[in-house]
Amino acid sequence: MIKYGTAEVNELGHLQIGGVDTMDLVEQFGTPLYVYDVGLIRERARGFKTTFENLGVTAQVAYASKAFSAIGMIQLVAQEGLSLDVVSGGELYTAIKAEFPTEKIHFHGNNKSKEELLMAIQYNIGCVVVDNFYELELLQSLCVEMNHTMKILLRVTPGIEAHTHDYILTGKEDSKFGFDLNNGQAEEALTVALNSSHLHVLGLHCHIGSQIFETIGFVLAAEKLIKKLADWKNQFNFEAKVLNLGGGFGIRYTNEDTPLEPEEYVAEIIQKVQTGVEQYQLTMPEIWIEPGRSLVGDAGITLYKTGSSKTIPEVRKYLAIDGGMSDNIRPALYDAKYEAVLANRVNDPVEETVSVAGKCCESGDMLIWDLPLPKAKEEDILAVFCTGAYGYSMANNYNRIPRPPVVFVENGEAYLIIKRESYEDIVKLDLPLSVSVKQ
Ligand SMILES: Cc1ncc(COP(=O)(O)O)c(C=O)c1O
Ligand SMILES: N[C@@H](CCCC[NH3+])C(=O)O
Repeated sequence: MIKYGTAEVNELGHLQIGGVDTMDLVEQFGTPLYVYDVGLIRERARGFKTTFENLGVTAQVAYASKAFSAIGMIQLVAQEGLSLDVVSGGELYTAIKAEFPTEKIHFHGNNKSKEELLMAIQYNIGCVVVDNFYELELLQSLCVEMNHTMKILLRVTPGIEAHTHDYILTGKEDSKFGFDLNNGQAEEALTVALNSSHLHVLGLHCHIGSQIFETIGFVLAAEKLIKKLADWKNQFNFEAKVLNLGGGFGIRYTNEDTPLEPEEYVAEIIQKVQTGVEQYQLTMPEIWIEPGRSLVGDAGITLYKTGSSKTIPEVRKYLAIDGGMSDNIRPALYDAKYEAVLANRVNDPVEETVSVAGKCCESGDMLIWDLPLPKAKEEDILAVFCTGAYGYSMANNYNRIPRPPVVFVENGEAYLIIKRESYEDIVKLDLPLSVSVKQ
């Protein structure tokens, strides 16, 4: 079994996380169950922060809460002294409920509504990452109305294609996000922003994609942005205080993935920025980054109970679990790959290859194809690794399946941070038919 954080096999042959036997978790909280290794999240957060500190660079490490947002999670982020990236009114509301320091919140999104921008103003958040001309005008007029000055970053698309799944490319030119860095749009946006009475431009933002394993994309992006800042110093006498290079640092889901340590990405980015700053004689900006997946991804494990199976001779054996695309849509959406073990008998020898099927009424609801496992019986516990990012946050109620709870484990203790949804929760927004149809 691959070693993630505090995950280990105990003397009973059970998977244990944060010093807690997963069989005890199953008994106490049921399945499916999302489990987070809090120690590993802390380690990752500190890794990013200390890299900046050790290199003497002023920085903000903002957790991209789209990866997993919940009040308990945001409170953990606050404990670790990170900033926070939110991308909707709902994520902002969660942060407010968690009493997260609002001056450390950055608000993203390519179509923020008037209500969302008003919320940002009302809570006096640290910065809005402006994505387009519509938002630039809307935010300026709302700030005038509310007599508020908002700090902003301009999100630009530097035209870089990161090597990752096509659906999660965001930094390339043909993207719905941001101002184009190469065709004059970014200059136009800067001009509008600099002439706005109630917007204060801190600098530039870009995000080149997600689940990236190489530093080259980040380095190229940093190079392009610094060059642009050098041009803007001459052209507009504008000096950026902040350079935000987004998130996207890759993690290991399977053997096919070869990520660097988070610190390595950061060190290379900083080096590139420092070189550019010296070359163009700029003031060193603060460096902001927005890791999501790399902070929580491998800290999450999902526990499922095995149920029915179907063998098609000479073809394959399907083994069904009590969850699926409703709690992890990534295999169906991105063809994402995962590894898994039987958590109740990790050391048992591998006896067969099974394909793990979800329980949704959808042939594409397959969690893992061709997984080597001991012969699974009914009610074995399957632990799927690395489900901490974009698992719960993309969970849904397809087939009206309630969303599983989330438990945090640390130092031998386990506690719920999100309760299991009930059938009552599922119908709570439904209203009865009020008009009788005459036949
Ligand atoms: C603007 C922005 N910042 C940060 C992130 C976080 O990315 P990741 O979870 O890959 O670190 C994303 C998602 O890709 C994003 O769109
Ligand atoms: N949700 C995606 C990543 C999208 C990142 C958001 N910009 C995933 O599961 O990998």
